[in-house]
Amino acid sequence: MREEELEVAIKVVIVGNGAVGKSSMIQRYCKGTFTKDYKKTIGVDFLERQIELDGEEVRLMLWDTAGQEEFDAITKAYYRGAQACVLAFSTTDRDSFEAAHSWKMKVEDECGEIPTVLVQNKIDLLDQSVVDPEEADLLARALGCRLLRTSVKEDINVNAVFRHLAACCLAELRLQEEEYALSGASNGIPPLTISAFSPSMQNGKSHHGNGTIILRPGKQKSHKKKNVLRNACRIL
Ligand SMILES: Nc1nc2c(ncn2[C@@H]2O[C@H](COP(=O)(O)OP(=O)(O)OP(=O)(O)O)[C@@H](O)[C@H]2O)c(=O)[nH]1
Repeated sequence: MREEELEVAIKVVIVGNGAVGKSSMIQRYCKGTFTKDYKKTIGVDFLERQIELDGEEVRLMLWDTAGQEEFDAITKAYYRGAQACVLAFSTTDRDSFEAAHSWKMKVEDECGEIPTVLVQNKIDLLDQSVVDPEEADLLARALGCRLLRTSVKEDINVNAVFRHLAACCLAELRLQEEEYALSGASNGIPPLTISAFSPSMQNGKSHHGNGTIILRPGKQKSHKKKNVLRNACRIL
């Protein structure tokens, strides 16, 4: 397989309290649609979108997790292998803002520190806001991540959220590639990587599937790029 045929795939988890707009955000980003109906997510859901960034094809695999606590045990298992995170709260829901820190901890427990963006959604409802702008800025600083204010309804800043995360992951990947190159690519034996792959990838083909995580060994491709993959963006 040639280098130009390789693709960077990034697993992104979207977390935050119920009804902050996580499913809506993924639907908006992947399908360009918005509905004002609320249907709580049961467990997890999955959508994906391919984008081009810095001349690189990037596939974003977006895992929408339920915000309701009753699903905690299920959703945590799906955090594993995530390389980036959207931490969402709602402009009109104080509890969701106060819960952001604990959501970050839950993700960190499973994934370690990964590129994360704090998202204040529903800014079309600023007149009903229960969070001061300065408080949100402070929280972002305390959590060490960028704050983006979005309205999924009005399609404001949604693209920016995912482009920012993809850019962070690509930068990390390039750094690893450089380190790998500098290390002299020592023994020539690729490490075996066990990866949480997209549920839509089965038998090497893309299926829009049933939400099952497929665990399988990293592919043994005859290209050195595969060796840089650990807990960073994967090249499939
Ligand atoms: N006004 C406004 N409403 C929004 C926005 N984004 C989402 N909503 C509404 O908020 C409600 C909840 O949205 P969901 O996307 O289902 O929320 P969720 O975070 O996925 O909820 P769970 O599945 O329970 O975790 C729905 O009625 C959406 O239409 C927004 O930017 N502005």
